[in-house]
Amino acid sequence: MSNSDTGPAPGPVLHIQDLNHSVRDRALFKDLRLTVGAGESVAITGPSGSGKSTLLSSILGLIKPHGGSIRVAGAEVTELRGRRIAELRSETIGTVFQFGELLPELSPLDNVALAALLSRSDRAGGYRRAQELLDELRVPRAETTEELSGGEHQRTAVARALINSPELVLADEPTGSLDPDATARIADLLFDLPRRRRCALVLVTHDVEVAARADRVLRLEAGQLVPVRAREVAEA
Ligand SMILES: Nc1ncnc2c1ncn2[C@@H]1O[C@H](COP(=O)(O)OP(=O)(O)OP(=O)(O)O)[C@@H](O)[C@H]1O
Repeated sequence: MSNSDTGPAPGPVLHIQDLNHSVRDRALFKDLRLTVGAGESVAITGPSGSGKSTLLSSILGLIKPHGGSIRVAGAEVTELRGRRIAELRSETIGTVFQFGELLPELSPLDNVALAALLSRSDRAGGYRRAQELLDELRVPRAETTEELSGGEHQRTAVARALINSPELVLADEPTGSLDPDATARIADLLFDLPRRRRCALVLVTHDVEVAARADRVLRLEAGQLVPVRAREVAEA
């Protein structure tokens, strides 16, 4: 769990061991393993229905896998309950999904500041940091997020993911609803995060050009994460 008093926990940010999970008698994960360190990016590809989103949900503690261990910043996600898993999600993990999952009737500023306030930040400090992040990510001021372009919307989602300085950022098809220009800009932004903020990034995508920008590309097949070589990414 994030701990601003003592700094990040030693060891990998994400450490998954022997993960097993089945859906409707189909094994999605078979002794799956994954280790991601601070400052590292990993792209996960794989056929539709192979379990990529389920893997992210498991890391977030939204799904309880049938077996195995998932440690985020040293905390065993599979054993956390109630308030403790909510705290881990809000303080240690930032998420960016395909449609940003913002509250459409709120302004970009309110959307981002809300994530800080839910993590017990003081109101003035939360709003100040939210505006700084939105300025840094060049999101224009707006009454509601419905007024934003697709790219601006996703940059707001990235700002919201970053507001609590997470150690781990999970992105699920973050460019899936964007045109090629906006895709390239959001990919720039996301792959810059591990370098600039020393967080770990795990990004699920079908876009081979986006995936190829990660430090490592892994393909979820037959229940395990298999390394993909650079040439295979380009040819996929
Ligand atoms: N809540 C659920 N109840 C039952 N089955 C589910 C549930 N969520 C997902 N599944 C099934 O689990 C399998 C994996 O789904 P998941 O969404 O993780 O795949 P994915 O690799 O992310 O697919 P895509 O690339 O299409 O998004 C699918 O067969 C799906 O139908």
